[in-house]
Amino acid sequence: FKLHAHASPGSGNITDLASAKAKILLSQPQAPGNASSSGEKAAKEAQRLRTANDMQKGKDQRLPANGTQNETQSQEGASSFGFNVSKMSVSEFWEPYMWVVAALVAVFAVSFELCHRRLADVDLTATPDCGAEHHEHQMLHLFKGIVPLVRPFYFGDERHTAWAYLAAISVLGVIDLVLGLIIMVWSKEFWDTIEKKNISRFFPLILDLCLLAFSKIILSTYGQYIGMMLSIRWRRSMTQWLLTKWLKDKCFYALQLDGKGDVPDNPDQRIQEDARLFVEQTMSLGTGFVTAATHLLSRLPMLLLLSPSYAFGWFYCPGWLLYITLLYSGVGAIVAHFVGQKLISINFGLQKYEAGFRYDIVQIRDNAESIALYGSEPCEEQRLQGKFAWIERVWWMMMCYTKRLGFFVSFYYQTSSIFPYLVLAPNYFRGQITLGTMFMLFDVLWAVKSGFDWFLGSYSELTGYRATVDRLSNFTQAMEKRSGAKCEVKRLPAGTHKAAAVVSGLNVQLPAKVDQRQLWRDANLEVKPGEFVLLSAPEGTGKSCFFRAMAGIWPHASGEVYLPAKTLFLPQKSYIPQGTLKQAVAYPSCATEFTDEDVQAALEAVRLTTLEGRQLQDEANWAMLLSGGEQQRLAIARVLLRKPAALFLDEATSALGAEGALEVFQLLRQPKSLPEGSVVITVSHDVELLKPVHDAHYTYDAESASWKLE
Ligand SMILES: Nc1ncnc2c1ncn2[C@@H]1O[C@H](COP(=O)(O)OP(=O)(O)OP(=O)(O)O)[C@@H](O)[C@H]1O
Repeated sequence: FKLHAHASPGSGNITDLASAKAKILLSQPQAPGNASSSGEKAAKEAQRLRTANDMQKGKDQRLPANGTQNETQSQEGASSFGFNVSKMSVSEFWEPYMWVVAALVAVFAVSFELCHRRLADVDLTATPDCGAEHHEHQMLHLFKGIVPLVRPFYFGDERHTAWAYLAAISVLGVIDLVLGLIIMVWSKEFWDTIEKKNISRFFPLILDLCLLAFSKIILSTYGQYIGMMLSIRWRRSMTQWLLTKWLKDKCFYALQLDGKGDVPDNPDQRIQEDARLFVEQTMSLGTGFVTAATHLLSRLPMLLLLSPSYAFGWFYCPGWLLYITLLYSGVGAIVAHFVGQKLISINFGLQKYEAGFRYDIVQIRDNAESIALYGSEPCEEQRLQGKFAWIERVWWMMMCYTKRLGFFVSFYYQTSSIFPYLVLAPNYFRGQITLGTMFMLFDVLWAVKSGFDWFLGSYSELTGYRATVDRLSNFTQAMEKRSGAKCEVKRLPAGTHKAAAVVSGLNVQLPAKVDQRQLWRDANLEVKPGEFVLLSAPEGTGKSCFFRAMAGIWPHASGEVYLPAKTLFLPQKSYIPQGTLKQAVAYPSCATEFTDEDVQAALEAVRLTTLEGRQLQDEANWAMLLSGGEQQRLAIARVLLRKPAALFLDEATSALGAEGALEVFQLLRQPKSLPEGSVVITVSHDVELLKPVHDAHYTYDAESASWKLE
């Protein structure tokens, strides 16, 4: 029963405490004449228990039947196997074998260490790259970066809700703590009652325990439930915060452009998994820390009050028990950090490889058709297995370091269990403390030490937490850096030019990390109202980058651009979200912005015959369902709905046949299709076909790296 954990040291079991107490009393020698009063008391207690024991034995002999029969039989049974358990002693029976057992264990450990890596079935000589991203290692920096991640929820718009939940959990925690203290007092009275055979007090005490247990059950269940409520609110707030940052100022695109080196990978994993892990781990570690701290604080005064004045019964040092506990736990924590700190980067690397592996699987799903047509399944399987092998390697690294940490933590806890006995035994044997005080001190010492040991006990979890905090911190910092770095292409305000669209002195480079090449140098372009302009250049010259720079999403560009407010850029392959047909056509606006009639009319105008008979509310993966040409027709339907004043088409009719492409331009030239004076700027390799349906044609001048009017 968990309640008993508060009542006894070490084992957390009331019966252990009683039996230990009885054993110590029985093993006491007769108190010498000059023994202290506590020694005499103990001797008397032992004598009383001995008598009770003898009486019980006599009773057993007189009454072999009834209740004691089974006990007698079981004792006989134990003897019949040649063992008399009650007479077994470590020195007589086990000591000779302990050396053998220890030697066998050592042989097992050495042989296991020598050969276990062969079972890995993967090449462990290759060292995994745990990422160039920054992650904290130093002990003092273990909690760095947590506050900026916690702040948006606890000090943002939802702060009242956040603190209300925290307050509720804290109140329940305090009540639980008080109940724990009451149970400590209860257990003392209970065992005194048992000892005095006070039957009249026994049942009221049992009733008290039932009431205490009832309160604890209710409080702990609701405490957990409110914790889960807080967890989902916090996660929602954090996800919202990360999504807003990521989508703001086209950050998601800018981060992808610099997709090399220390740029955070897999934003999907950071927003979904890392945010969830951060909330869960913060709550679990935070609860553990607060519990340890409150138990520590509640027991600390008792430790100082009960602590004997003489350290080890030898020299005067008030409060020495506290110092020695602090020293012991402090040394343990520092050693644990040095043994296990490598786990931080290993956890970091593992999360990185897991995310990469998942992304590769998603890529197969996204490119299912190509892979199926190529028949490249064996290649994909090999690639994925290769990726998984890296996960295995990092996992093996983690196993090795977890084993090292495990050795130390086991050693620490094994020695910890005898720590209270070792430090208090001298005082007890010198008669400076009574047995009762010693048992109470065990309890208090155990609680205080558990508080100090929170760091060491949670170290393994902390290394995973550190990796999560680093991944999220790097992600948020990278987003903040990107949103601060503005595109240097200046967008001129409305009314600056008589022309409908103007590009002046545009310079476009490739990212410095990738390539130093300058794609456009002082490029100019002027489009008069109502004009249709065709741009053509050999592939790879940078036409798409030119459009990106005009749209203000290419960060490595400078110059001036004048564009109407209502501008639409159509790439060769438009994104079609999964969902209703109406949403697919209305995109990038919301479906509710247009009437069904308007959407239907736009679909009819672009002659998407495949969709005839389909309801606008039908849901499907339209990108899979429609051919490349049909997808381009759907994109033109979007143009008819949005009616932009400037339309940029980057090979947006390339998948249509010659007839289809001409049909689209005829449609765009119709008076109702676009607002009056609208301009269309087309990038295409189909110069001969599209020249007649455009008013001007520009080609690429390789010498000046700019446009030249044909
Ligand atoms: N995100 C990027 N990072 C690095 N280099 C890029 C990036 N995007 C494009 N490039 C490079 O910039 C150059 C121009 O690319 P762009 O797509 O603008 O060419 P394009 O003229 O539109 O080609 P095409 O006619 O084949 O569509 C190419 O050499 C390409 O490799």
